[in-house]
Amino acid sequence: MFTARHVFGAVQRRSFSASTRQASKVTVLGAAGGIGQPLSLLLKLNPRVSQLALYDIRLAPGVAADIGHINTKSEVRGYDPTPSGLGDALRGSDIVLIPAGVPRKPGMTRDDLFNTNASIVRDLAKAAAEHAPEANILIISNPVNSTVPITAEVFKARGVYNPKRLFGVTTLDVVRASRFISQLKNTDPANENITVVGGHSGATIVPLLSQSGYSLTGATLDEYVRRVQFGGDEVVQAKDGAGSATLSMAMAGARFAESLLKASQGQKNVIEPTFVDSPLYKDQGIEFFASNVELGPSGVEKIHPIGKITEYEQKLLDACLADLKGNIQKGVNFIKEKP
Ligand SMILES: NC(=O)c1ccc[n+]([C@@H]2O[C@H](COP(=O)([O-])OP(=O)(O)OC[C@H]3O[C@@H](n4cnc5c(N)ncnc54)[C@H](O)[C@@H]3O)[C@@H](O)[C@H]2O)c1
Ligand SMILES: O=C(O)C[C@H](O)C(=O)O
Repeated sequence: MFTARHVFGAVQRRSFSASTRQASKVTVLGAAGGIGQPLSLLLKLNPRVSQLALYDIRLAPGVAADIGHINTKSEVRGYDPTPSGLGDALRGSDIVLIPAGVPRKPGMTRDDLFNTNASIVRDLAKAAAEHAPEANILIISNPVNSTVPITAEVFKARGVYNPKRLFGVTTLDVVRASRFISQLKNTDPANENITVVGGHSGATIVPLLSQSGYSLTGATLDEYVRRVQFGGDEVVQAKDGAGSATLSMAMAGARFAESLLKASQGQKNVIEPTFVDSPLYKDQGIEFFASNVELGPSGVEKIHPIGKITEYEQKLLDACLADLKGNIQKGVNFIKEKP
């Protein structure tokens, strides 16, 4: 049987048994999509969630009716695709997850989604800035390297930007990096936690294997890094035109939301990799960067530095920074041109 126990693993299993929980409203924008539906399902299984608000331009009330029959305590509500429906879905929310937008088809890069998804994320960010300015905003819609800066600019324009509460969800890169190393080394992937930094597309995804004590070399290392950087393409090709990763992404998004809830409910040492407003490369004009981040009741508690890396990893990082700068600027320019 599929239960919260299977989804969240041993650590969370212990914390789930506590009898009291703070009320937490979680909103999913894009809840009827390939990611939105399984993500909403996993959130319904999470006892830390007390209210689940589902919004989409189609089918959200239907998904909510279905998920709402699951015998866990949280209240689930689906909202109509109207401005007031969106406002009601957002009002009072602690966490807003945004997987709204189109996915890739074979042959496309994530940046090819920019023209469609930039305006979808901009408009949802406007609504979030108005109705849930203090919520944690978790951006899943691609290209994450640009949609996160877009969201920041929207919040800044309305005077409600809090850099500690905006997150690009890069958890799937770490999930993949951990799974792929376990396949090479025949270890338990649940015990692997490979550091991945940078951004969320191709060369901007930088796994730092050396920090987990691994020293792959030659073609094995090249192939491993390539698989982590292009894991998304593996799924896009296998789905053959029907979309990109949805189920693994739902798991990764639910994991990140769970970590934020644990941290906001007082648990210490909750660390997740995420793409945030970061001081690490600001001197090079790079405002956002993914690295391990300690989460707390106010969102970002502490951004961990990169630490010691190998010469090989430094080269990957240099390539990442060059791409990332352009991706971020593209998002900022979009809001300047189409506020
Ligand atoms: N960050 C990551 O690691 C990661 C991983 C996988 C996918 N993604 C991205 O997530 C996005 C969604 O992927 P998917 O497979 O779920 O796509 P999908 O097409 O299956 O679902 C997207 C949903 O968004 C809804 N939507 C569109 N415009 C909307 C709006 N204005 N307001 C509310 N809802 C709206 C659609 O109706 C649809 O239900 C894509 O951009 C994809 O590239 C990111
Ligand atoms: O690859 C994609 O387009 C979706 C997502 O970003 C992923 O990493 O799976």
